[in-house]
Amino acid sequence: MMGGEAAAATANGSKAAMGGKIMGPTNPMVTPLLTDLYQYTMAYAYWKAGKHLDRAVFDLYFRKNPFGGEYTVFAGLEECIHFVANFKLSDDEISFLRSVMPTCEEGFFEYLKGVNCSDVEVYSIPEGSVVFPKVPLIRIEGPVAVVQLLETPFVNLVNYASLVTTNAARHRYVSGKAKVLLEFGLRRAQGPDGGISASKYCYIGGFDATSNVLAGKLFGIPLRGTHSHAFVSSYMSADEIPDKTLRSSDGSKTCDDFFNLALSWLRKIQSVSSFHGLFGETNQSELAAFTSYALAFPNNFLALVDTYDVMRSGLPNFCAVALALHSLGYKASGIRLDSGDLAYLSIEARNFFNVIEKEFGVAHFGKMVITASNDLNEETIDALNKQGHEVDAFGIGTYLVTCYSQAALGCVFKLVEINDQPRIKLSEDVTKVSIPCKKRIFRLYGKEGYPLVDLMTGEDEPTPKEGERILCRHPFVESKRAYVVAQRVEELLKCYWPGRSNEPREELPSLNKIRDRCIKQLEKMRQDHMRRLNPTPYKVSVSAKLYDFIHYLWLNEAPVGELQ
Ligand SMILES: Nc1ncnc2c1ncn2[C@@H]1O[C@H](COP(=O)(O)OP(=O)(O)OP(=O)(O)O)[C@@H](O)[C@H]1O
Ligand SMILES: O=P(O)(O)OC[C@H]1O[C@H](OP(=O)(O)OP(=O)(O)O)[C@H](O)[C@@H]1O
Ligand SMILES: O=C(O)c1cccnc1
Ligand SMILES: [Mg+2]
Repeated sequence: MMGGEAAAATANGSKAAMGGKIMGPTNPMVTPLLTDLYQYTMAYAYWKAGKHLDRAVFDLYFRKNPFGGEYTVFAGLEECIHFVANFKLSDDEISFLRSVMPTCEEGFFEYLKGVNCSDVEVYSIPEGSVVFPKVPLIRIEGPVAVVQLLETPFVNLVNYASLVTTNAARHRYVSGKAKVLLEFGLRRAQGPDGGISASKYCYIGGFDATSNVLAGKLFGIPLRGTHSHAFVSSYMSADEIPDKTLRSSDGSKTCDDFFNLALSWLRKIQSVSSFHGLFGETNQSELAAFTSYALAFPNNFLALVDTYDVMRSGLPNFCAVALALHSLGYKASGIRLDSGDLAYLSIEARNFFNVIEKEFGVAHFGKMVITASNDLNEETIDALNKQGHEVDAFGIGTYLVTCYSQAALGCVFKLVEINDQPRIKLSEDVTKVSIPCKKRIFRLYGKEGYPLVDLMTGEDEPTPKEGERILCRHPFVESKRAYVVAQRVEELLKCYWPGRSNEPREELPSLNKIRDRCIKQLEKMRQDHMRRLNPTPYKVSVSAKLYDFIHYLWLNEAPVGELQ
């Protein structure tokens, strides 16, 4: 489903980032028709009224952080820029539009033929940044008819991307820095695009690798995999292994029957006194499967140990094969647990490995990697942490990629200015009132280095200065305001698509740079904003001048009621 050009991208540097022609979006379905019909009917009505070239400014933002948290990670920008850079309707697409809009004049379709985004400006917060409600993530300026057509695809490209990146970041936060996080969600994702997007954005959010092979090819994300139940249960006996010979890792000797060697190690394990009563005879078909797999991957032996019984069969069988490998100079990698009490089983497995290390003098055997999977999510990982566990790596699928605990982020795209006239969208619900004007956004950092507040100002206001007392006001609640003395001021919106302006265009960073930004920014957040239970809201504010203007426009636009 992916474009050939996209296949050339790597996690370290996309073609676009290297300064060539900007490639198209990853998914070739992202075309000018991937929008809502009303964007085209609005475009027609603007055109009919001679208003289509009016210069409009729209903000893309969300209103509430997802997952009950107080932060969001912004993602999806690269795909938006790839879309804008290649926006052009084909003759075939125009014919289709003509067929679904039969009452529209031909002149409109002639106009559409010439439409591209050379006159559109896109300013954005860098992808991978930590962001907050109400703050424009992207500001798009251009001919109103064209920018309307961009609304739906932009919101589509940012919504899930930011949601799943945030979900991944939350899973990283609860797991801790030291754990390996593997994204296993492809089979459960919402279709192929959901799967590919999940792999890309979970990597940005701090996952280490994915099982999704196509994502590895498209984006250069590290690929990882373990071992399946089907492979284990497909074996009935060692007779199914045609060639049981294995050469030692240095090539100096050959073992003629590796299954027998594993069996002899199993006997030795059975005779370890501290294992007495723990297990008797293990499942021999499982031992056959492990042996067979070790013969295929002697340098990388990892086994799924829960097919029959972790403690009575999987673990001793794994250790028997691992010890046989070690006796031939190889080093086994570890196990995966996919059912049962993962805290208890991981601790028991670690004890088992430590006993083997001591009994047989095999260095580092106790450090065997324990991977856990099975419907994991933030809550289960938090529970495991509280109980204590010995898991080194988590494989997470369903809850991660489907964003099970919150289905959508709710990004919106609102008109804030047209022909230099600020516009506002009113609502009974104050959280839904839009913040008018073409704005600049600043992040103000305190003396401890943490971000304190995001400040929106009008475009023509002076840039807030470090060391100065800056009045920051809640956009809608009069009593909420504070003076902030910023140690550092960072302007957040940068020019990613300059249209006809002379502003230099920001380069699109590689996936690894986006990921680094995300990880570093999350590390720099104050911990009370990050905690899972009742986190402290981060302050989003407007300048005193913008506050006054919002409320002036609000009063101006809201009709005065009449009581009789
Ligand atoms: N120690 C633990 N504390 C809290 N939750 C756990 C713990 N160990 C496992 N879990 C979670 O409990 C759930 C167990 O699910 P379930 O009972 O369906 O699986 P199972 O019976 O262990 O395995 P399966 O049905 O796949 O054979 C999973 O979501 C898993 O992540
Ligand atoms: O549990 P998730 O977070 O979605 O992670 C991916 C799951 O996919 C695989 O098995 P699958 O679920 O297909 O079968 P199983 O549950 O019977 O093991 C794997 O064994 C994991 O359990
Ligand atoms: O490699 C694995 O163990 C894996 C990959 C995807 C889904 N479940 C497991
Ligand atoms: Mg499962």
